[in-house]
Amino acid sequence: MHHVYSYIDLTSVLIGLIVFAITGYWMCTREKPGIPPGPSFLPILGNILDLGRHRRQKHLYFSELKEKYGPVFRLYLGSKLMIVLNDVDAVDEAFVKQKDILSKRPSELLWGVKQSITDGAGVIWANDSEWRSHRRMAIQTLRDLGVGKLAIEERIQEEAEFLMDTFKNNEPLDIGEILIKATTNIISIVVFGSRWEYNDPEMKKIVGVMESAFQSEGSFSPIHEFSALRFLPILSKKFTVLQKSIQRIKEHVHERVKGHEETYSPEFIRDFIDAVFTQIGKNPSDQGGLERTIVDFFIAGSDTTASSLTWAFLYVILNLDVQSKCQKEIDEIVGQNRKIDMSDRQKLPYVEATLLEAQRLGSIAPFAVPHTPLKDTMVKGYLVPADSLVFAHTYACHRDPKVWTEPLKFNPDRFLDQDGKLVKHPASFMPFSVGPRSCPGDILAKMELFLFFTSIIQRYRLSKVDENDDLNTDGLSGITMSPAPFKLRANIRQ
Ligand code: HEM
Repeated sequence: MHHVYSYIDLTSVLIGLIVFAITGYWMCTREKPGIPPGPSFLPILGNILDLGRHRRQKHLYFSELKEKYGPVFRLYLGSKLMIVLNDVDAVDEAFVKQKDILSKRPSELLWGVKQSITDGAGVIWANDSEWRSHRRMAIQTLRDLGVGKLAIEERIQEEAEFLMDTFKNNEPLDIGEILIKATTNIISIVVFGSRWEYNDPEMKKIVGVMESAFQSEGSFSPIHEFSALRFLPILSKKFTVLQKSIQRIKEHVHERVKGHEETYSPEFIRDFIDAVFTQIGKNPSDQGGLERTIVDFFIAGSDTTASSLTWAFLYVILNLDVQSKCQKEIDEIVGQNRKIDMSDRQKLPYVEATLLEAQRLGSIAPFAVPHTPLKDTMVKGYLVPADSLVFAHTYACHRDPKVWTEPLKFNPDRFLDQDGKLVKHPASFMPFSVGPRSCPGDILAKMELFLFFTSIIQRYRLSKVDENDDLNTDGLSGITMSPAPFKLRANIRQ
């Protein structure tokens, strides 16, 4: 008898385990009806392994998924639902038409982000009234300060000179490495009123943080779902170094704001900090908001602009005819000796079209920054539940064959009419994203792209280091997407 009971017990335990496993699997893989289609996924892990496998090629992986599943698809980061919008209609329906529902950031859903904003957020990761007031302060102050006007323009022209001072005629040059220093300096000039020498240790530290942060997986990192991963030796060192470096930037910003408090004079506004003091008073009650907004400017404004320029230089060494046409246009309108300024921009449509085309193919923010809906909603007939992460796949929008003829071809002419005048670009061109969360630094960024690009090609003819170099334009995606590192030669034009 005793033996029979043990047998039954064992059978019940086994059956129990199987039922438990099947129920567990079913619960994990069960999806609400109406969710967009997407690839199969594992319980608990979701698509983390797929994302990991395509770590720096996510834009290509997502494009494959778009081919298979259409303009809206889903993935899982562990148990978190991620919805990817792949064409202009989907992005517009979500971020513009439903802006009241879809302008929120999923800061609470991403462990790493939650950690970094425990003492309040700036603009990028803020929500509700905190976001509104910091964003308003940022935009208003950039405007008051003269972004888009002469003062900043002159500083960018000066920075272009410092940048070109590092060029050695005809020597191989890592242009990306110099550009990030130049664009970091522009943010520093805007917010602190001063720049760093390119070999200043403080600058090296800040640039180092930018580079490692932007090559990281950002919102796709498994750490947001499994925070214990940070204790893995391989990740913990990286994580601690990054945390410490960001802390160092925060402290630096704090010191600079304190310094400004002592020297501020309402008659002489030197920079963003002074302009904010004028707007909301010295010692503003939301001092933390000002400091974190400055940190956000460094994070959002330096690598993005440098990567966009790096793509433009890569494309003009791969398309020497385009470079020649830009130089011809500059020679005719400005000549080789006068400094180019913003008033020349309208008169240089081919140059402008070249920069637009580099932004289109470069797609430096391939997935923009995630949004989350305030409540369950629908996009293109699919359910987008509250608590999902929503991405605008700008890389796919920029290569959509329904919008762009021969989308993979670098062809500035697509932005020009028969008379060589700029045409209004299709809505599917969205390097700065769309809707209330779109980039508030776009005017500054466009000034930098124009002035750095034109100043350099006005003076230098750029080319591959070796004619046979097979330079790759696939791109490496992290938070932003940059070309694989490459060198070029800069020869002074005769
Ligand atoms: C070519 C350079 C740049 C590109 C391509 C770019 C692109 C973007 C994109 C795609 C977003 C996300 C929008 C969304 O969530 O839908 C964004 C947000 C942001 N950008 Fe830029 N950006 C650039 C330069 C700058 C500069 C120079 C600044 C600073 C002065 C800046 C400040 C910001 C801030 C603060 C946000 C967060 C906005 C918010 O959450 O309300 N960006 N940018």
